[in-house]
Amino acid sequence: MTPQERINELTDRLNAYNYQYYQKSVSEVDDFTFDQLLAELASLETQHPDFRRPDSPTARVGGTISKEFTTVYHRFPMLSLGNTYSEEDLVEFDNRVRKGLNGQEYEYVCELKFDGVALSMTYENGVLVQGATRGDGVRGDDITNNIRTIRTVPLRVSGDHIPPLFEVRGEGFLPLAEFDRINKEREDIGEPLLANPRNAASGTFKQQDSAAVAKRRLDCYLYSFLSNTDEFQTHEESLIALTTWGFNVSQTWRKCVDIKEIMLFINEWETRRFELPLGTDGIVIKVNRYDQQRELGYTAKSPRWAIAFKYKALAASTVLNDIRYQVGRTGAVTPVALLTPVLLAGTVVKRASLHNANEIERLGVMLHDTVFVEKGGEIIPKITGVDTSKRTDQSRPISYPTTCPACGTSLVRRESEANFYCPNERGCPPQRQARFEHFIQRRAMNIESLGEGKIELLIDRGLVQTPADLYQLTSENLLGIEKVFEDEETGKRRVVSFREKTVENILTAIERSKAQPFQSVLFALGIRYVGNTTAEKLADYFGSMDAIINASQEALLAVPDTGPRIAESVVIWFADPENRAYVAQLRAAGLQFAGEKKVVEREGDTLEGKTFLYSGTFANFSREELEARIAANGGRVLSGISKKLNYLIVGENAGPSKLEKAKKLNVPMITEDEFMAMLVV
Ligand SMILES: NC(=O)c1ccc[n+]([C@@H]2O[C@H](COP(=O)([O-])OP(=O)(O)OC[C@H]3O[C@@H](n4cnc5c(N)ncnc54)[C@H](O)[C@@H]3O)[C@@H](O)[C@H]2O)c1
Ligand SMILES: [Zn+2]
Repeated sequence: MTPQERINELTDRLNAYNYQYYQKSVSEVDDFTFDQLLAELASLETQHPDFRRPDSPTARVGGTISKEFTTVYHRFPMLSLGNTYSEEDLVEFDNRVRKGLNGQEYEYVCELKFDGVALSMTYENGVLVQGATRGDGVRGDDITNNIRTIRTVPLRVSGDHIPPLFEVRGEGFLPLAEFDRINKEREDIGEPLLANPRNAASGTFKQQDSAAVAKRRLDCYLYSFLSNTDEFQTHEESLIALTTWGFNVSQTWRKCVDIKEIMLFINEWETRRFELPLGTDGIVIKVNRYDQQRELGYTAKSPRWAIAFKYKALAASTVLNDIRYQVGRTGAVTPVALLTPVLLAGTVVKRASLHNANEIERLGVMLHDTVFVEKGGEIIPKITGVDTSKRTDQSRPISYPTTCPACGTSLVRRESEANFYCPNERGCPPQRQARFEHFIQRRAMNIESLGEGKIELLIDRGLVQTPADLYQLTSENLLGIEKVFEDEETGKRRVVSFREKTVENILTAIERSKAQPFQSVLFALGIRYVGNTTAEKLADYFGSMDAIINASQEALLAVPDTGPRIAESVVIWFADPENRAYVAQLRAAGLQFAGEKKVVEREGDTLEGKTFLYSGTFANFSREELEARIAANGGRVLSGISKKLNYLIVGENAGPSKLEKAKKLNVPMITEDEFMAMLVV
């Protein structure tokens, strides 16, 4: 391949990776590989500047804007950071800084490099007025509503010396615990799992529905302050001020005077970073004084006064002794590698994830092989490769089981899924156990006092077959039963026993669960793809279990956000006679099978495309009724007066300021009677 061909190939490939990464929130290669390819391209371009393409990723910020959001221009460009993986490069960076500053004294601030999505927030008179993505560095997407869902981003700040207009920047991220919670929930209802916290955060910020965004508890650490006035002399001062103004600044930063101190910081955080609540992939080193930052300036892509030192994913090598196959709630069988214990990032690793059969094949791994284990942003380490040079005649091929390790049923592979499943949903012990755990969780029937081995014990004693049997339990059944559990790994014993107080608590919780709202009951059934949100939407739309049982696939498709996959799953579930019997048993137990129907039936379309706002009180409607009638006839209620508003409905005692504003903007004002006349065709 000629250098020109290689330049072309790398340019195309890296642009394609960037597109996947920034637009689709998918990593097609790991970051280290990406960075190596980019460095290769940069060096080829230096040797052969004539072949450098105008769309080269070496000179541009990787992202772009998307059509779904309003485009906003950044007051100050939002750039990338140069990066390095070695101490030598850092020394070189420091030399460049020293030269650039012509013998002035200087110092650095080191921060963790948070692995999420760059965000920019603009405040006017202390109020958050705009939140945007980095986009291509010059323009980004206006995602203000999504950013407003982050609880730690203040909507308003007050305090001394807050400039009237300023911008803060930070990294929006999904905390690891939240990432785990979401994936548990997705596993619970049979949704594919999110790949990693950074891509999950990026995908979440791009959603259109900010209510859905709010359900994922995103967070944001701030790391920079920008304004046109000289508020601060140094980056350090601004970090301190941001903290006192109530912004969320990670207190992990440190001032360092030279490379030696920087290296201490880097080495300290190489393992400590795993104690943090989010994924990090390195350290950012910034020149502290703003005047010196200005003096050093920028390249087209990044500041010359800062650099990112990236950690190579921490790896260790150890022996794969055995594989245990775990059966999850949905019956998915996942292989877990049992390893000779090895120290990695400060913790002893004994197990690693192997994902599925494809992964085992891809790695070509055999039993008793020496393997590489890595810890990335995720909590469970994974096997990333095999050291074939250490392969001995002890190595044995891995034969993936064809029957369920828990119940012996033949495994099946569903179309387009990488996992094998045990289809014995009701009889397979872990699946049955998981079905109970799903049923008792807080957002379902909320009988969490049954956790920690108690269900196992009830199943073990034959007291319950399905969760519906819980409603038949009496204190006579329960009092005095006990079981000793032994932890396979530690050998520790734990006794679960039903004493008087425990029994009383459990029975009260079971009784109380009968008052759980209909949507929780629907969620508790554990229908594939019917998570909490879907259950709520179905409950609101249909209002009762019977309406859902009798709903056709087409009827289900009319529910907001319900696609064919969910509709089909619901129909199949309710068609099953055993499920019907189960539902009947729950009905007999007295659970809530109906709720308030919150979706108005369409009355007509005379208000189609028109927007309304109202003020005051009305003779014929309550506020709720008025809003319902507007929606039922195709209109929309806006939250405030603007030029976009079509009508202001004026009632008794309407607010004078609203009337005045409507007058100023020439918004037509109508009476209650005029509104009612509009409803008649
Ligand atoms: N795997 C893939 O397919 C793929 C594709 C594209 C990019 N990438 C990765 O993304 C990198 C390029 O992304 P980039 O341009 O955003 O550069 P970057 O992520 O290396 O560095 C810039 C970003 O760091 C973030 N950051 C985190 N903590 C910070 C702090 N304390 N101070 C300042 N900034 C901080 C900011 O969001 C900033 O925009 C690549 O080097 C690669 O590792 C991977
Ligand atoms: Zn099974």
